[in-house]
Amino acid sequence: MTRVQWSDYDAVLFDLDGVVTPTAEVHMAAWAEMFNAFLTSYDGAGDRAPYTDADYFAQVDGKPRYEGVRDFLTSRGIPAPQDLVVELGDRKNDAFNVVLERDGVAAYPGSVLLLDHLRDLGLPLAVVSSSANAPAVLEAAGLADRFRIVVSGTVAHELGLPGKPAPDTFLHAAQYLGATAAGSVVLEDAVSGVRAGAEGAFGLVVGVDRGAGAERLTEAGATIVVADLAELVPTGDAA
Ligand SMILES: O=P(O)(O)OC[C@H]1O[C@@H](O)[C@H](O)[C@@H](O)[C@@H]1O
Repeated sequence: MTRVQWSDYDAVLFDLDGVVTPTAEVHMAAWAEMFNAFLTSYDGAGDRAPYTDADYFAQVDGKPRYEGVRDFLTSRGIPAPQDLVVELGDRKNDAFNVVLERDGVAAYPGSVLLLDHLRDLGLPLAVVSSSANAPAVLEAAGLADRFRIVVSGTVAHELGLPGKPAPDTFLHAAQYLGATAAGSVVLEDAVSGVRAGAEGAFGLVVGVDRGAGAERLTEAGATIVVADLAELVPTGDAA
């Protein structure tokens, strides 16, 4: 039994990293490598304890790159001047791209099942990602032709749209697809992204638990939480 009646909706808006592709893990590893190298050599004010996955989920996950850097440093009481924020964010981006080029990307099989199902239904789809690397990740995964619009971190910056947890990037995608917020589904694995979906009053906000925790996603405003997008495909299709 599927948990979503897809014919009730006019558009579906996917976060990318951790929802369509397992690249949230690549981002996580790159952030950990960069922040721990920084904390080891840093001897100024603030809490210099090692950076952990808990820091990622609370401060960095789903947010635009430099906002993640700023929010993490601030959470530790470490001063965050813009030049340091940019330097650390760029270092993390280099680490991310090394892994992307070396290992490539294979989408989650359950996510591909859902994409196939939604294509059969003819629903227009968007990717709404804080990442400037979203187009490259989609290309690497062979899924670039599945989405009518990709609202990446770069697009948001160019249009002056505030990033998640603000709902503006999702609202922009829905409008582009000719749908209202109430008529659109948001799929998100990050607390910041689920907050954006709830804040924008989208018709359905699906939390995808890849480590943030079902409880935290529900608290942030997820209507339902799944562990894999295959759960959203009618059983006949997923079999
Ligand atoms: O640094 P990028 O590739 O522009 O990505 C920004 C953010 O994009 C989000 O999709 C990821 O969840 C974050 O981990 C990442 O930091």
